[in-house]
Amino acid sequence: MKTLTIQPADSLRGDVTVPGDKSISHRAVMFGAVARGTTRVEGFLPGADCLSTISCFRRMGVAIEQESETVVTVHGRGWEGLTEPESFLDVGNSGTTIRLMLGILAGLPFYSAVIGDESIARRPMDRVVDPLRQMGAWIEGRKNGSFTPLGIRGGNLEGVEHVSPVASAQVKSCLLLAGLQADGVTRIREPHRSRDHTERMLPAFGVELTREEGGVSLRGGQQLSGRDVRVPGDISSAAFLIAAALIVPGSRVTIRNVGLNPTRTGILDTFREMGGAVEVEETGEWTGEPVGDITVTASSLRGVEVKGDRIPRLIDEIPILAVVATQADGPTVIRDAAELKVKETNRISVTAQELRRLGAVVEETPDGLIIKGRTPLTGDRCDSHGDHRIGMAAAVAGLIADGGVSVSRAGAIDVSFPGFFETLNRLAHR
Ligand SMILES: O=C(O)C1=C[C@@H](OP(=O)(O)O)[C@@H](O)[C@H](O)C1
Ligand SMILES: C=C(OP(=O)(O)O)C(=O)O
Repeated sequence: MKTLTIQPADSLRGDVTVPGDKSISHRAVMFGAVARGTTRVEGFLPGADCLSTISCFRRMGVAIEQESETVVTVHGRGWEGLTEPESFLDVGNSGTTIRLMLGILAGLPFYSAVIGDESIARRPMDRVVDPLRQMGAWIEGRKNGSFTPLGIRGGNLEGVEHVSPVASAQVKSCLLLAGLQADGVTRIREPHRSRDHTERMLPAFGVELTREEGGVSLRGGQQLSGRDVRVPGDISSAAFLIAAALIVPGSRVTIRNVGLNPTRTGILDTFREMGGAVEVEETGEWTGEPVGDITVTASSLRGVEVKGDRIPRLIDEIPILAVVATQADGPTVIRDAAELKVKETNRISVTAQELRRLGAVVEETPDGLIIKGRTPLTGDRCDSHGDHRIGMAAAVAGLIADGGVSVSRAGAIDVSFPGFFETLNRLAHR
């Protein structure tokens, strides 16, 4: 079990990049696997979650070469080229892998047994299992198929109209992937718009889809054609460095080539509303995704209320937002974020628990957090609970906590941001 210690910094200064976007890396490998022809992915995230995606598709007979850590070539075989895996498909810690992959498996005429780690075993799968069954897939599993381990046999799908009660890109993407293999039209509606990487990338692979008010639809029976994908830096990883630069006095940091998809930039809007000096320069578009450089200067901040359609636009950034909120004038209130309870951990209670160890005053509510502003943090031991984003949030708190913070189970950070500690320490002046 790895424990890493972060000592307070006088300032953060410099110019860095962050690893590739996790959502886009997963999709590039999966779409490449079911496409006809070759897909070369540049800027791939070599984090544990995306490596789980590669290993699952290799087990279904897809040849995937890793030229280097960040350059991956997928030799697609078309939908019909995937073969029955001889052993488990193990998704590790990755919710995106299991939910999107189930959408692919739902249309394929063979049996797969899908497992993951202890965290995955606690995360609800009925949100995809129920509509996939309605489309015609056979799925069984623990608690009537609501949790892993799951067994699935696909084939002969009918299109579906699905109104998702949660704004979830994993549900939407799963059903679009099943819908591509189904008879007729599949239509998905969601209460707020979730990240739209699937809607941007599928057309780049030759798929026709229609974006509609409140949702998206497509016709079944479409093939994908392989293509090259260039993956931007992950804004969810950049958020930890942006947060650190905002709260460590005297900091100025530039992060280059970060994905700026508007369904992901809620954290930038929120930091700006708090008074944060966050400048963005858009520099181009990579495979349909806007990309640019973000420059952050340490700022005096005020508390903010975050709710409604802002939540899906910063869902993975709420633990680090809570750390920043401890340094703002006035309270920060986060509502409508009950989804946080079913991430890698219950991020509402775990964020509150770990911040309280450092002296922060945090109240848990049924759908969010209330963080009392401007509280000096005192160093202590924190636990990632095996959740990458909790581990990184605790480490950033260490930059301003008297005596520093040691983070146990810090290995979890490799799920989305390999090299996180090295990057942070390169920026930190002490
Ligand atoms: O589709 C994706 O790549 C993701 C969607 C989000 O989950 P939900 O779809 O459960 O909201 C997000 O939290 C996750 O990190 C990645
Ligand atoms: C929730 C996350 O990922 P996933 O759902 O893919 O496990 C995350 O990266 O914060």
